[in-house]
Amino acid sequence: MNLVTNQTTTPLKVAVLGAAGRMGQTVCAAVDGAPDLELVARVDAGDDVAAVVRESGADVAIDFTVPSVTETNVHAALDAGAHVVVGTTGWDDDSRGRVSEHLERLAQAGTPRGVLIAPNFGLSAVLAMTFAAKAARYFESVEVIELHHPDKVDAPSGTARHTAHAIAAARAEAGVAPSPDATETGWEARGADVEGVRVHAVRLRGLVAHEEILFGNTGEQLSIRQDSFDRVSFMPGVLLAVREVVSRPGLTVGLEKVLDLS
Ligand SMILES: NC(=O)C1=CN([C@@H]2O[C@H](COP(=O)(O)OP(=O)(O)OC[C@H]3O[C@@H](n4cnc5c(N)ncnc54)[C@H](O)[C@@H]3O)[C@@H](O)[C@H]2O)C=CC1
Ligand SMILES: O=C(O)C1=N[C@H](C(=O)O)C[C@H](O)C1
Repeated sequence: MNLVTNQTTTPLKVAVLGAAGRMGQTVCAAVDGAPDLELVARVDAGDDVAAVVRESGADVAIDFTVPSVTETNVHAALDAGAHVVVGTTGWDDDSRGRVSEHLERLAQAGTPRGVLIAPNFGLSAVLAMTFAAKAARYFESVEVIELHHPDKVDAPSGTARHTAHAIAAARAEAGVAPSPDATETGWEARGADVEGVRVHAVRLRGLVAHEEILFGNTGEQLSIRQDSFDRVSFMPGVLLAVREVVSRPGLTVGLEKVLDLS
């Protein structure tokens, strides 16, 4: 990732939403340590997001909160004049569509803004997803295993959903048949069906965030595995997104777009 910064320009002002959380605390420290960024607000549950973002003069709001509030926060931060970087999970076509409409209204009003939603900011995860999408058409079988800390509130992970979506799209485009599966009973043991891809979620103390994508043909297997052992692994991607979003009007989904991997 290219993290070269231009230190002669005015620092970008950044507000962090979910600042007291696991990711929020790590993001605040990373922003604080970046010479071209200025942390102007730490926002958490109970705060008026729109008011704090507006009063802080933030150029960019970063949301690492919870799936149930993230969309509301994004609309509030946009109304307050900020661009938004989102790491929180829980997004679907409908919620992304409403953000796109909001962004179109802002562009038509002459105040274009950018929103960048990435299910995973870790370079290893972004590359694993990219490689998996490339491999998807060449194998008869595919399954995804995501492994996380037990304090995570959603399953399967946003990363696994994004991975499965990319795999399903690549297989559909190539006309690949569904993975063979003779299961007749015990479907509850076969994981979630995400667009035809079986996704298994492990929750285990000691883990942070990990994903394994398994591909199989007769006589061979490809395993693609990535591990985030520490939340600092997400920080280069988050900071890159902050620097990019201000010059990317509209909605961008996935850090792979910024890294020119898709
Ligand atoms: N895209 C990525 O690379 C990554 C995404 N995540 C996702 O980020 C999200 C946060 O994860 P964690 O930090 O582990 O969760 P966490 O539970 O530690 O933190 C969430 C924080 O949001 C706060 N919050 C709740 N409602 C709020 C509101 N209305 N406004 C502002 N703050 C509010 C909570 O009080 C808490 O401090 C999850 O959806 C997780 O899946 C996590 C790691 C990496
Ligand atoms: O909750 C987490 O921790 C993580 N959430 C994201 C997800 O659901 O994919 C990203 C990463 O896996 C860590």
